[in-house]
Formats: sequence, structure tokens, C-alpha cells
Amino acid sequence: MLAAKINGTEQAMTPVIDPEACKPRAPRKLHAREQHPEDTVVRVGDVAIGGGAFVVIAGPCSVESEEQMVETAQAVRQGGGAILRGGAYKPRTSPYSFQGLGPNGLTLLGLAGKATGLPYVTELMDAEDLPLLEEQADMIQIGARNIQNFSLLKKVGRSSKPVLLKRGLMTTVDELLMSAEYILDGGNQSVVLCERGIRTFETATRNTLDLSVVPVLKERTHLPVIVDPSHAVGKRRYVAPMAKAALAVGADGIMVEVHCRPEAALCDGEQSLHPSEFAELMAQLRGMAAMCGRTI
Ligand SMILES: O=C[C@H](O)[C@H](O)COP(=O)(O)O
Ligand SMILES: C=C(OP(=O)(O)O)C(=O)O
Repeated sequence: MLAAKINGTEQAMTPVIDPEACKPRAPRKLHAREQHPEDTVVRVGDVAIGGGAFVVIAGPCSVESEEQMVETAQAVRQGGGAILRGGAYKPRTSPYSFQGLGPNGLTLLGLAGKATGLPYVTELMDAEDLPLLEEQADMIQIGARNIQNFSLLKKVGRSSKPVLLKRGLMTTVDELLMSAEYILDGGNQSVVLCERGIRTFETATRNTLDLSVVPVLKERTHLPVIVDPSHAVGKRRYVAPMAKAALAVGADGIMVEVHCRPEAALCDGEQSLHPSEFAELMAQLRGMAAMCGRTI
């Protein structure tokens, strides 16, 4: 029996259990194509993801300084990127690695966004930062490491901000779709899925880009699907081929890392494109998109 001391005397306590909390809920499958045949279009500022255009999200892995952020955002804009990316809160393997600038990073993203007219997406790691991101960011990213942080998913599910949900290192298609379901079930219908490579036995690339998941997801869900070739391959020279492959397999866009000086980047410089490489990739993607009857 549970007991508590009230006014110095020990008293028996029985927890009050809400019977509703124990009732099973009928599964809804809000993500499923069979229940929602038409493609969902997610709006981020003026940008539509899932409406036929190939949307390019680009920017540095992490926000590092005003100069770095504005210079890189300008390169993204000039190359034809539609949405800016940048991490202010960084999920790092080592606690000694750069952890991000936190709220100051959001301020710099806001400055870079204003300077270029680009909306931005940034990662949410801790629910206590959600109000700040809701106030400042255009899209909230849930990263690979938090894909099954169900309480965080429930919270962004109650938000009105669009969510970019990245597949985890070991996430199956069913698990990815169920994580999306948590957000949809909360009432937030603006969810974009992102394939970013999964962990396999192969070490030649950072992760193994599972491009076959794009047609699989397109069949099973109405939600837009994008690909992050940067985190998948981990090396800049492999990024462009996989970005083009993402377009070829029917993804709704890509998220690619670009840094004005990748050699000096505080995180993931090896997989970040130089501005000139980004511009070249964009020119190639535009040519390919035109052949597929799509726009960028
Ligand atoms: O942007 C991404 C992550 O924070 C980064 O890829 C993690 O890399 P790490 O495993 O070197 O910390
Ligand atoms: C941390 C990131 O990626 P992932 O969650 O896919 O590792 C990122 O895009 O900044």
C-alpha cells in the first residue's frame, strides 16, 4: 500500500486511475495512402513540399556565426535553394563535440532568413525549446536520434508548425510511419518524411542511403518524402550523385549540407558542399527536373 506523510502523520494513499487511460484506442492509420489517396502538400512559408516541385533545403550542418550563416544562406539562395537549414541544437555523439549555439543560433538563422527571404528548418531536441522554435522557426526538424522519442513526437503533434521527420539509423518503414502517426494523431497534418541513410555493415559511406524507401513510402503514405544525401554518404564527393538519384526515384526534394568554408566547419564539414559545388549540383538538378516534367 502507498503511504504519504500529511501534517506529520502517515496516511494511506490510493492513486486515482482514470479508466479512460486504460482503454485501448482504435488505430487510425492517418498516414496511410489508402485512407487519403491524394498527396499531402506541406507548406513552409511560401514553399510547397509534395506538390510536384523538387524542393531543395540547404545550409550548414550547424549555425556557427553571423558571417558563416549569412554567407552560406546567400549561396543557398543564389544556387536556387528554397528553404534554409541549420542546427542550433546539435545531437552529437560525443558530449565534447560542438553542441550548437542554442537560442543565439535561432537568432542567427532568423537574420540569415531575413537577409535572403528563405524560410528555415531547424532541429528540436528538447521539448522545453519547442515554444521558442514555434515562435521563430518555419519548420521543426525531428532528427534521426529522436525518431522514437514519443513524448517529443506528441508535443510537435500538438504544434501548428510543419515537421520534418528524419528516419532513424535503425528505423524500419513501419516504425517511421508509426512515428509520423504520433504527430498526425496529435492534430498536426504537416509532416514531411526524410530518408537520411541507415546503418548497415558497410563502412565506405557514413550510412547506407536506402533509396528504395522512396517508392515504398510513396505507395504507403500520402506524406511528402525527401532525401538527405549528406548524412547518408558522409563524404562531399558522393553527395551530388545521390542527390540526383533522389530526384530520379521520385523524391519530393532533398536536404543537402552546404557551408561557405567546409574545412573550418564545427560539425560535418566533410559532407558539406562548397557553394560552387552546390551551384553546379543545382544546375544539374534543374536539367534533370525539366526532363522529368518537374520544376525546382
Ligand atoms: O548534424 C548532425 C549531427 O549532429 C552529426 O551528424 C552528428 O555527428 P557526430 O556523430 O560526429 O556527433
Ligand atoms: C542531425 C542531423 O541529421 P540526422 O538527424 O539525420 O543525423 C541534421 O540534419 O542536422
